[in-house]
Amino acid sequence: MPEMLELERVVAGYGDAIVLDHCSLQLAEGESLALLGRNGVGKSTLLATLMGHTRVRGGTLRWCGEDLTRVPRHRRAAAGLGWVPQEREIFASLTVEENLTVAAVAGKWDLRRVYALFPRLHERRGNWGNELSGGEQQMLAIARALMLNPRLLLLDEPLEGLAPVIVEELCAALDRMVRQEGQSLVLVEQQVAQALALTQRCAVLERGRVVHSARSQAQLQDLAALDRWVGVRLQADATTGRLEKEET
Ligand SMILES: Nc1ncnc2c1ncn2[C@@H]1O[C@H](COP(=O)(O)OP(=O)(O)OP(=O)(O)O)[C@@H](O)[C@H]1O
Repeated sequence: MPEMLELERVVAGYGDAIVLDHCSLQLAEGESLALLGRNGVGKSTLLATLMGHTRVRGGTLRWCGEDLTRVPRHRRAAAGLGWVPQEREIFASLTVEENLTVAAVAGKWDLRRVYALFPRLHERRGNWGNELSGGEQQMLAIARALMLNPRLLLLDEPLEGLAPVIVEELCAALDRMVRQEGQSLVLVEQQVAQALALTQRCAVLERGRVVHSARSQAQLQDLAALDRWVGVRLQADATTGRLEKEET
């Protein structure tokens, strides 16, 4: 069976600037992958490349065995790629429910299922988009992407700027989405402990290419290597045992 997603020595960037530099990566259906790395190494650019928003100059991108570069940008969502960029971009003048249904595609993910995943959105279903908190907007952006029934969901820093209690709620939903519902996922996230806890595998990007990959659980056991690869020091909280960023 071919991999669902396969990048082979992909070179891509913006105009003349090269950001992804011989980047190789594979993902099978049902897998979840955390894409880690320091600032500016090309994580968001990799997602943007999958959605056709960069200039691909070399290498091969295959999606379900087909050459992805031949799929026009406007057809990538229909081809099964769902993208939640950092900006979220929900419709402020539509209600939560209208946001969810305006472009929905029939499939496993429907209103009932996304409301079960995000009960808070069900409570707020009659509110306008611009009446939501940052965390609720992020939940809505993810739920709306799910309503397009993507085979693969691409999330770009979904936890950024959210209060710890909301991060916890969102992570619980993402965990259910991945483990119970089997949603395939690529997660770009600076909150490394959460990203590893949510995924099966991780890949570290450095200067536009994958330089390390591992099982996420195994990576969580090797915090020294994690610090070397992504420059994040984690330590277990004395009371809860939970991994937190070490303050320096
Ligand atoms: N739309 C764009 N046009 C031109 N250059 C861009 C664009 N987006 C990103 N870049 C450049 O590409 C490089 C990689 O950026 P990218 O956002 O992919 O990194 P990242 O690993 O996601 O970093 P961060 O964690 O800081 O978001 C950076 O040098 C950035 O300035």
